[in-house]
Order: sequence, then C-alpha cells, then structure tokens
Amino acid sequence: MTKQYNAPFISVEGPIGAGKTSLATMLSRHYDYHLLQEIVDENPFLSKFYDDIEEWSFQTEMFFLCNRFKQLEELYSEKLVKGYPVISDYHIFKNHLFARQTLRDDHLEKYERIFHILTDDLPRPNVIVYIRASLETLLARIEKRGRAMEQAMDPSYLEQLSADYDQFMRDHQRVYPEIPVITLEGDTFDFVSRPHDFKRILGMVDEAIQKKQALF
Ligand SMILES: Nc1ncnc2c1ncn2[C@@H]1O[C@H](COP(=O)(O)OP(=O)(O)OP(=O)(O)O)[C@@H](O)[C@H]1O
Ligand SMILES: Nc1nc(=O)c2ncn([C@H]3C[C@H](O)[C@@H](CO)O3)c2[nH]1
Repeated sequence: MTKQYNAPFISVEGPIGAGKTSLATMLSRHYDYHLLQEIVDENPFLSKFYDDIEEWSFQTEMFFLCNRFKQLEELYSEKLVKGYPVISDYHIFKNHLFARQTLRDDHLEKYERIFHILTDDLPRPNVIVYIRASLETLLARIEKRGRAMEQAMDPSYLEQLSADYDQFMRDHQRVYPEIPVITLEGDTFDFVSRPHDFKRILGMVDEAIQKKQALF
C-alpha cells in the first residue's frame, strides 16, 4: 500500500527535453512549494550509458531507481507527512519506461522485482502535469540545452520513449481516474518565454490543486 499524506504533490512528466525541470521550477517558485529535482550531473553512469547503452544500462537504471527511492522516502518523512506541498520534475513510473526500453530481458526481469520491492509503498503524486512534444521539438530543445552526452542520442530512442509515455499516460488515467492529468502540448505552449502561456497553465494547476485540497 502506498504511503498516504494530505498535501498537494504535483509531478511534472514528459520525455527527455520536454521542459519538466523548467516548468517544475517555475511552478515551485510561483506556489512556493518544495521542489524535488532528479539527479543528473551526479549520475556516474549516464555519459557512459549514452556511449554504449547495452553495456551500461543495468548500472544506469539501478542508479536512477536507488536514487529516486531514497529521494522519495526522504520526501515523505520530511515534507509530505508534515503536510508540506511538493512539486517534482519526475514521477517514479519513468524508471519503468526507460528500463523496458534499455534492459535486456534477463536484466529487466531482475530489475522489475527490485523495482516493486523498492517502490510499491512510496508516496505517489496526486496531480500530474504531462508535457508532450513532437520529436523535432524535443531534439531541438536537447540541442539548445547542450548537454554534451545527449547530443548523439538516437532519434528512434526518443521517439519510442515518447510513444511509451503517451501509452503510459492513457493507461494511468484509466486505472487512476482520481489523479488528474493536465496534458500540455509542448510544441505550442511556450511557458519559458511567454508569460501568457504560463498563466494558462497556472489556471489548470490551480483548479487541480483546489479539487485535491477539498478532499484533505
Ligand atoms: N515550453 C518551452 N518552450 C521553449 N523552450 C523550452 C520549453 N520547455 C523547455 N524549454 C527549453 O528546452 C530545454 C530543455 O528543458 P528542460 O531541461 O526543462 O527539459 P526536461 O524535460 O527537464 O529534460 P530532461 O528530461 O533531460 O530532464 C531548456 O533549454 C529549456 O529552456
Ligand atoms: N536510462 C535512463 N533511465 C532513467 O530512468 C532516466 N531518467 C532520466 N534519464 C536521462 C534522460 C536525460 O538525458 C537525463 C535527465 O533527465 O537523464 C534517464 N535515463
């Protein structure tokens, strides 16, 4: 059973380069909510992973999993259980999406067992903001951000991840209809440089938070 809490916990999700960190940071500043950010630069395997996915995938996926496990455990005891609201730039489900694509079958089987042991009781966000974007937009943003290790990324890897995200979000809405999913079209919503677009997003997030707060 997942850990229960009474506070808004908003997760911003979407494929690589969709704008999760940008939007989560803007939302946390606007609402003055705690920001939970995923570890990227401290991941010792990620650049090796992008050089040779087959060789480094197990270490990489396990590192992400263990890191997120620790972050979410602490988030629960230090913030959520005390009623502090949180915005995060990931949802634990993303581990599964990546692992399914990168791990070979025998490793995936082991990984999934560990995944369930570690994550089944972790607190789950009660609002999700899902940013979709076309392959062209994602590639352009990855290039613009300029992390060296990501520049040679195979477009088909990103394309498959995006398709998996779409499928996952459809399934999630069916299985957990009580968790609102705000879907944003990242190609047209430029919340980074257009204040009006950010304001429209705030309208949708405000509404989702109010509905949740009425239940606490
Ligand atoms: N809606 C947007 N309009 C224009 N530029 C954007 C938008 N969202 C993000 N960007 C730019 O795209 C780049 C990637 O954004 P960001 O780092 O927020 O993505 P991310 O989804 O967190 O990526 P990752 O999956 O790698 O963590 C940044 O340079 C950011 O300024
Ligand atoms: N393999 C793999 N598994 C994950 O769970 C995962 N989560 C994020 N990433 C990659 C995407 C960006 O390059 C960078 C920042 O999000 O890290 C991941 N890569």
